[in-house]
Amino acid sequence: MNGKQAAGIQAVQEISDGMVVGLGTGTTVYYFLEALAEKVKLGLKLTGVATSQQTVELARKWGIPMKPLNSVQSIDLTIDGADEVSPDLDGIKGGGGALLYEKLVAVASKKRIWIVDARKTVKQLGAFPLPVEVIPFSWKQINRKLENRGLHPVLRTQKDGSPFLTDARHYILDLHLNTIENPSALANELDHLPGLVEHGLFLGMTDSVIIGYPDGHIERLERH
Ligand SMILES: O=C(CO)[C@H](O)[C@H](O)COP(=O)(O)O
Repeated sequence: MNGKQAAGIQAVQEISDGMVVGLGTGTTVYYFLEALAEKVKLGLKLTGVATSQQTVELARKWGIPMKPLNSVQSIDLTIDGADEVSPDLDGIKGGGGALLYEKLVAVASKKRIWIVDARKTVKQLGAFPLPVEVIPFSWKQINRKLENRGLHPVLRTQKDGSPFLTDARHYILDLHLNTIENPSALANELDHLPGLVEHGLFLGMTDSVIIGYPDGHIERLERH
């Protein structure tokens, strides 16, 4: 057992028959999907909405029924991971590159829960590089603007040095900030940069966080 596994397994308790469930992305969500698939085998009925191709493939392999976001009216509950979580339950997401679809699924969800291991909880956001998803056509222009703003962008690349491509075929610039003094001001600024499709600041976008510890126990934080 590790913290990610403890959180992932715990989150399955939240799923009941007939729900439309947003399925996040990443190594913590992997454990959630694995445990969810066991329940599906035992007869649990649900419709999953995946946030990435990686999750589509896992869900298919494990027999979790799925529909695309456009084929559901709304999502009852989304279970997703996070890269950093602050005490007021704001977060950075997108370490796995799925931030755009994760945000679209999050805003379509009536309830959202993040599952993280204890290392993801921080006093202040920003030590984890903040991903921003950009249009390849103008990525150098955007990169220059972000550099000029002192936001230290670095193009995310694959092992062979070519740019990492998101499921929507965009690039990612990771902003190396160390700390983010004012997350909502930064989010607002990034929201208004043409060609910057989405950023990994998820502010006020989860209702609860399940934190898993290496000894298998969990802690739960709620937005009040
Ligand atoms: O935002 C994400 C992917 O875009 C993930 O939720 C985040 O990176 C956490 O991943 P992991 O559970 O593997 O640590």
